[in-house]
Amino acid sequence: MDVQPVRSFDEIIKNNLDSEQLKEFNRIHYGRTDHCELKLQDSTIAAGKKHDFEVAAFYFEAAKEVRPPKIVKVGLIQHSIVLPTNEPIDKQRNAIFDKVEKLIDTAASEGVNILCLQETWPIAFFLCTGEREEWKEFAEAADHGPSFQFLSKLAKKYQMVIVSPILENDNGVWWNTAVVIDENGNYLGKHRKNHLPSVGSYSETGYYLPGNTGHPVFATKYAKIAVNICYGRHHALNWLMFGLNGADIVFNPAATTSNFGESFWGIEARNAAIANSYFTCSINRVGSEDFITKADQKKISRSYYGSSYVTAPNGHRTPGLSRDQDGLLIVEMDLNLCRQVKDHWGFNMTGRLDMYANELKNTVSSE
Ligand SMILES: NC(=O)NCCC(=O)O
Repeated sequence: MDVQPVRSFDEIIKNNLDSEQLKEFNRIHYGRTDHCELKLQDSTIAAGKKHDFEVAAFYFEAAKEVRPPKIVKVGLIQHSIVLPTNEPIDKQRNAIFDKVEKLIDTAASEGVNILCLQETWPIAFFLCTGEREEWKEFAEAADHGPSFQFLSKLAKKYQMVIVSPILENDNGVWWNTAVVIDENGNYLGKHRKNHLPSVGSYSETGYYLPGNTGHPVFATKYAKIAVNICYGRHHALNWLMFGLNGADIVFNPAATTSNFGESFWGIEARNAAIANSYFTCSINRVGSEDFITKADQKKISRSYYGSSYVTAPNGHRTPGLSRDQDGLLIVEMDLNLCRQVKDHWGFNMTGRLDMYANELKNTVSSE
């Protein structure tokens, strides 16, 4: 019997439980009630159909309290590449721009305030080929490269903060970088990936160095945000530092393939949201990418499994987008929930950071 490819974990659950069971599953496993789906405009549904992308929208509420609600709408985009990887690099990039523009237009029409794209979104992820020179045009300047210019216009047009994870070229030195563009289209800052994978077919250490930007939190118009790039999600202290530095929302743009840690995907960012009392937004690439290495004509193929999702600080999470289709996930959240969860569980009071600081210092000095 042929096993059908699985479109999403949530689809399996939905198709195999009756409505009462599904309600209980959502309550126990996701902390979700039936009432957290946001209604999409007809034009959004039509845009998704026309351009072949999925759109889903949810909200997370906070309790009423003395502070006014702090409502923010975030958008996560997962997308496949468009052209074969042997096409000229500027053509490949422009084709991705065309596709992503439609998704951003749709996000804007739904009132998204902060949008994040997947890891190295404007390029085919050639970092698995071991080749560099052949693909060097994909690397670009953080604050004036083609991606910045393209997104800056959209950010300004829609008063949207946009997080743009790219392959950065800084005077010939490459970094895996997330650029933050403010709602006026200006460059606000960047974060360079702290932890580089050297596992399985992931070997990025030959391309760039571990980031040198620490754990910046960007005070945008809408929220204090940070970016934990891909493999950094396996490091609990990476998540911790963004929280200690004041983030309300941490984005995790990723490029991670099927058959490789997929079972971690739904756990790590969700756990980080609970452990650090902030929202986490996980975005994975989607689709297949084939490369023929220039040196020895070897074929390298990769498939990414999408499944982007958002978790609130109380551990409640959205379903994932599909494993195989472009998609836009929209989530409205009340940032008051961060402080509410922290206070409710007494996380600040019971934290004991000084104890950890001492033990970490001793461990590091005895290494
Ligand atoms: N790009 C990247 O960091 N990939 C690592 C894959 C993973 O950690 O799942």
